Amino acid sequence: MVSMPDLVVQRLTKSFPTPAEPLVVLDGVDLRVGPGESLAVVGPSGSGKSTLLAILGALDEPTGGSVTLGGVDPFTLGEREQAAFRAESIGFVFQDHYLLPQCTVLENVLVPLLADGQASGEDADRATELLRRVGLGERLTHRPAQLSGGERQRAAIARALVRDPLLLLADEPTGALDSRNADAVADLLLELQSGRAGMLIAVTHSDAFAARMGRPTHLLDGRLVEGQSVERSPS
Ligand SMILES: Nc1ncnc2c1ncn2[C@@H]1O[C@H](COP(=O)(O)OP(=O)(O)OP(=O)(O)O)[C@@H](O)[C@H]1O
Repeated sequence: MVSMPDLVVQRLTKSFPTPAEPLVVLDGVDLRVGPGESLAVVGPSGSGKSTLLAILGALDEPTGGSVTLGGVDPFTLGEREQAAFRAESIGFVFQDHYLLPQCTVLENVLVPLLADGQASGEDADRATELLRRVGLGERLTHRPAQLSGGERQRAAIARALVRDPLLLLADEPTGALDSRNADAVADLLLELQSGRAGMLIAVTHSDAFAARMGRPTHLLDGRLVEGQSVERSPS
């Protein structure tokens, strides 16, 4: 029997209109990712890494090709169904934490659970346990402004994982941190991922972080190439 990977991307293209000819950013990306796998995407600035992640997260539509996550193509869904699918199946961590400043750390982590109505006591227990695992067990009632940059990013990771999404997408998760905090956040992401059945795809400029992920890939000329390093043309 052929096993069905949980993320399947086929001949994905994305171009943006410009006054001259369209800017082709993704030019036939093929990718299969299975349960529990973690994949890093590196590539030069402007190569389309964030564009790819936005499409995988159903935040932006492809120009052509297909994406299925757990057998579902989110771009065939209506707006409400797509939003519900995204809330349930996809977690996001960005370079900026996007925590709500007026809410406590615990409330921020509970936000994704509110899509299903009021958060239950069980939800609060799960959020608290996750915050403990990311080292913020003593910071539950702090506001984001009272946390360090590394702590805010750890809270954002807990928020992204609170629904144990099928796909966790991280766009430069360590990009805004100093090297010590960046290493700690990378360690944490990999540690949390190691116990998960869901997939992790992280965009990073850090070759060291990429090398520690299960599958390093490079985005080059609109395509995804597997492997830790690729031939660079001499400058
Ligand atoms: N909404 C948009 N409209 C027009 N062009 C866009 C849009 N979004 C991205 N682009 C262009 O697409 C290209 C790829 O951008 P993208 O942000 O995906 O690159 P990246 O690899 O993530 O870059 P970086 O490493 O600098 O963050 C860039 O040339 C960018 O200017």
